[in-house]
Amino acid sequence: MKRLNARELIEIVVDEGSWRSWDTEPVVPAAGIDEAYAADLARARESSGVDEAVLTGEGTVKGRRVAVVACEFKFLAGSIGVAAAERLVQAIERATVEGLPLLAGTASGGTRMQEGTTAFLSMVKISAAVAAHREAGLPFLVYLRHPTTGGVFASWGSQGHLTVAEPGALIGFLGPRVYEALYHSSFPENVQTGENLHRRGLIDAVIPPERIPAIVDRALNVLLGARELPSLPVRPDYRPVADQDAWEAIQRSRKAERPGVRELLRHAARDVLPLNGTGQGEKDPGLLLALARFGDAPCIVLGQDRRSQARHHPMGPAALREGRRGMRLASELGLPLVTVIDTPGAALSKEAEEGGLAGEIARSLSDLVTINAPTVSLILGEGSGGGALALIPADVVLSAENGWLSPLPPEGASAIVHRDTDHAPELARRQGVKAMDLKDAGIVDHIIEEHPGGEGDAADEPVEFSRRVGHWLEYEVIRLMRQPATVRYHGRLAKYRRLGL
Ligand SMILES: CC(C)(COP(=O)(O)OP(=O)(O)OC[C@H]1O[C@@H](n2cnc3c(N)ncnc32)[C@H](O)[C@@H]1OP(=O)(O)O)[C@@H](O)C(=O)NCCC(=O)NCCSC(=O)CC(=O)O
Repeated sequence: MKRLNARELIEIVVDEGSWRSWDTEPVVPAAGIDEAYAADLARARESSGVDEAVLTGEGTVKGRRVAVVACEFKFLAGSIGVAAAERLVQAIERATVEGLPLLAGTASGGTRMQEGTTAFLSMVKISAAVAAHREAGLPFLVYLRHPTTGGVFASWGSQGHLTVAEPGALIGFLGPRVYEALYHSSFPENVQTGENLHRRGLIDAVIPPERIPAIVDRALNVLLGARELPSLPVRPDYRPVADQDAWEAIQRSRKAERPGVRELLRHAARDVLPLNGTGQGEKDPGLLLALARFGDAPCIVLGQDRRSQARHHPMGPAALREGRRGMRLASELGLPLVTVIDTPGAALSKEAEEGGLAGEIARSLSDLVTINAPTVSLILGEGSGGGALALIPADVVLSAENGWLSPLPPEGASAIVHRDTDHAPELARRQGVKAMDLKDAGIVDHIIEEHPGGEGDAADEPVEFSRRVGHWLEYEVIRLMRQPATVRYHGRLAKYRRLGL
């Protein structure tokens, strides 16, 4: 496969004719440049056609201004010495000052060997500059290219809000050449690849360069969404729903054909961009983490995926760690967070216990209730146990008409009280689990009708129902975005402090 050099990559990513280089003459390291290194540099310039191992500048992607930093592998393997680091840091700092999202394309042998430890330590200032950029609420998107190794992978290559890799790219901490020389055997195959990192929940996707502009556009439509306040849409029609039997609602919520978070995104959202895993080596298909917009409302969606839980296994602690990745993203970028509750319960297993399920629920609760971002939670179907509770705390809680929330499945409650599961319907009625009871208790703010005017439920009108829910989400998210952050924050804490009193 032909690999693009840095300029070719930039040409593919930015709009035609929009590129403006920010590069100036490379600095000379204080330690100086000896003859041998000077000859290496001269050869590298000659063979690569560029003056250092990174190029920086700005352009537009689908009309939106962005800053770009990209490694040129042909220049001493894209290795980072003092001059390359200085160029990178200056570009990152300029992007921060100018409020530009930053795109990075890596391809590197890591620290420049000719410059040794000083070059090695320059990864610190690059990481610091990226951290400051993120702290300013600005997106940082990373494209890991072939090959990305060493200190580049271990600093700015791993600091993205969103990270994707080039197909077939070698991406690893220690380069295979070094491993072979040190350990006299070759590194196991198919480990240091973008595809494997994706399987392991370390990166979000593997995509070819041609798709980068579309992905960047979609990501930035959401990630920059909090910077412009959308106008408030018309409030959805609200018709009070009739009270109904709790056990009936539970049975309806369990119908196989009931729409879940995937249908909600398909029918009611745009710019949907799924993220993959925790970014730290775990993934759990029971939870879907995505960037999306409902109408004009940008948000991070954390949704319990009913079909994945049924097909694979119940949600474990990794799902909640993935959820907390979404929470961090929301609070860092000031983006609204929408959580979707639809779970028959979290995993009950050795692995879940040893993976810290209870602790993850606790951390999820405390992160969510104190998060500095507008939050809406939606009880879409089943809401069973701590796995459901972990995603509930929010400024506004919506429930589908047949949504419910209970400390554990009603069958479990029956087992505790009656030592059998036969009393589940009775327990469900007594425990106040159904939407109307949740509203009366102040846990739910609005109930969203299912199959208005008919006998059926959401399963009988998946598209219309999803759109109705999407309309409510858009309205509530934008309403919350328009409130001062302190009003939201204190209101949320006060609501839960008052509960039950
Ligand atoms: C990146 C690679 C997989 C690329 O392999 P390829 O076969 O495509 O290319 P190659 O090895 O021929 O490299 C191309 C040219 O770049 C040079 N080259 C490679 N890496 C370099 C580096 N870091 N500094 C200076 N020059 C470097 C090679 O000597 C070669 O020069 P010529 O053409 O003249 O022969 C391999 O080079 C590799 O394994 N490099 C080591 C990666 C690594 O472990 N880095 C850690 C560094 S320490 C670090 O970064 C700090 C940390 O780990 O935290």
